[in-house]
Amino acid sequence: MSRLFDPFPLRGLTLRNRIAVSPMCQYRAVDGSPNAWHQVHLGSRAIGGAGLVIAEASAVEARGRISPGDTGLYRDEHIDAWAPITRFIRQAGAVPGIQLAHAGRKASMDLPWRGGAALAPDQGGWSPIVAPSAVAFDAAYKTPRALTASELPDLVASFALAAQRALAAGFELIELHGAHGYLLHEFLSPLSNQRDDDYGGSFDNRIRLTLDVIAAVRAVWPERLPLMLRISATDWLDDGGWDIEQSIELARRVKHMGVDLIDVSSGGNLPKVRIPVGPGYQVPFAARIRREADIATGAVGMITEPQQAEAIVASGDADLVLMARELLRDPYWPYHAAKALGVAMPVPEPYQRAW
Ligand SMILES: NC(=O)C1=CN(Cc2ccccc2)CCC1
Repeated sequence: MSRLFDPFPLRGLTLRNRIAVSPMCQYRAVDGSPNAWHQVHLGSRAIGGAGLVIAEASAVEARGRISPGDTGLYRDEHIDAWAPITRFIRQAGAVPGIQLAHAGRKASMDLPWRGGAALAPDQGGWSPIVAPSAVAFDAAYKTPRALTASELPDLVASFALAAQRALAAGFELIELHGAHGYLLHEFLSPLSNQRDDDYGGSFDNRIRLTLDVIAAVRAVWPERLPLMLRISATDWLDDGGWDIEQSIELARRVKHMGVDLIDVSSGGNLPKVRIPVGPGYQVPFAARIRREADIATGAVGMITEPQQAEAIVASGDADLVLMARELLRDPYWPYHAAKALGVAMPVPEPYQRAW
């Protein structure tokens, strides 16, 4: 028997297996609208057998994009652009999800293959770049403007409005982006959050914005649809940064607020920290959160082999495995994994002759 190919009940949905396409920025959007690239990129991975296909980090406001190529749900016209994509994913048997994001102090950057440098407004970028505090990510990034407490309700409302657009676009799962050094993570971590108001200092104050966003999104997101939260479990700093203990406590808090699964990544908030990257290097964090906060978790990070993915789920380290680059290399990885694990997995009729 394979645990990786067990169905996964999540609120009113059932994922056909434990394999998820991790949100991966494509930098191919124009003014936030997805296009044929996203249709084929995401559609082919739905055909490829993943149970959940999560569309890339999509900005809840224009200035919250990482780059000019980011998708968004900050305008109503984005709804019609996403609709054929979610329909196709669902018709292919996968659940269509989307990651709602705000890049915070990492916004307004050039495309990675164009160097990824900070973009000035006259180079296609924008300003202001906003963050919890006026602290740049590093010397190559612009110094952001600290958001005032009075601006935060509108920011929280932008997440809720984007969630309503996501529903209208046909998405059935939302993941909130609280990782990788973007806005919510910037509020969580004392390295980037140096505020002295109710949103900075203590743990309770630093998680406040994330909890506000969760409450606002859950209030508009249907009861029967799942809500996930991606976090960076640690800033990888021995002391002083965000760490796994705080992540476990955050997971305990959000479990009672209608978050169904914690998607456990790491890093992104410190430019030069050494991260022990390797196969499944973040799985131990997902395992600790799953056991100590008693909430479903997703494991992500250098998961490439069928037996590796199977062991993560079978051992109870995580409920879901999210794959990124391996699924860029091979959209049909789930079929190969099913064969390797001796599982009979249905293949779309037009493709059956090949398998
Ligand atoms: N939208 C994202 O979350 C992105 C994550 N990246 C990898 C990454 C992993 C871990 C920490 C930082 C960046 C690349 C850029 C886009």
